[in-house]
Amino acid sequence: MTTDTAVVTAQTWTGAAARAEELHRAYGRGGAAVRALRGVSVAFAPGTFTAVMGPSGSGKTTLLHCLAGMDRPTGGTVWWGGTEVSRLPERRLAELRRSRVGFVFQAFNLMPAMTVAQNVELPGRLAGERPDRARVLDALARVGLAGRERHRPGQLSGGQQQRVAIARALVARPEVLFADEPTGALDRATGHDILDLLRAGVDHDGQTCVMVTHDPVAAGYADRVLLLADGLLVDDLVRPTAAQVGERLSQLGG
Ligand SMILES: Nc1ncnc2c1ncn2[C@@H]1O[C@H](COP(=O)(O)OP(=O)(O)OP(=O)(O)O)[C@@H](O)[C@H]1O
Repeated sequence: MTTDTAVVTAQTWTGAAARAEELHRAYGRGGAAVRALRGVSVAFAPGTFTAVMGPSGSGKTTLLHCLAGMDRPTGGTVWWGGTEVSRLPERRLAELRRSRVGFVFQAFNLMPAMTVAQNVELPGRLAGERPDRARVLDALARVGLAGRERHRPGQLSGGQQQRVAIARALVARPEVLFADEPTGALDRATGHDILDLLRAGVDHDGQTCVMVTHDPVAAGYADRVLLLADGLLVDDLVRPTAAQVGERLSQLGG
């Protein structure tokens, strides 16, 4: 695990797993435009776990989507390692996205008619690849679901479904895993199991993880907490306590 504060918070470090420079995202045009991001610069060191917090509407999901190549910034740049991805043609971006980043959603987003293994294989299949069974089984074992590959999502608990979604996000061995409120649909204990799993990926496999959360306790699993307000990065805290995060959030009206 990275313990050097300067490395955890590096802003322009060229070795960053992902970074954004002067990111802007406006929805709509003219006077009615919503400026969701208003110039956010941030870098994520490899093998670190970052929580993104802030009041509702502060731009957290927009930042995550822009960083993960799921939304296009209207200004600024996004880098995955040494590759600038914000201006790539859609097809090339989709190819790179599949191999270099993983994404986990609050609502799991699994296909109910498919088995667990088919869900994990799906991104590869959509890209025209033959499924690598060994890799799929390895990804499921890593999330604690060995032996469940023939089950359907409806036969699993919420926590197990989120584990399938994490296996799907990790099967291509991406450099960065993005998670948007991954515990938001789970009870507290199950949520903590998922956070333990994300933390273990960072500590044991050197995974880089960036997670949006509203929960200061969940943010306590991260090495670093970014705070957004009104489309701007307003704080960058290294290993704050849940109480410090809660206090800062309430100052921001979150
Ligand atoms: N597709 C869109 N079209 C128009 N406005 C949008 C769109 N997506 C987001 N916004 C606006 O951009 C701003 C930031 O939204 P975003 O979802 O990033 O915030 P958030 O911090 O993730 O909020 P929450 O905590 O409520 O999920 C909000 O004002 C939102 O209404």
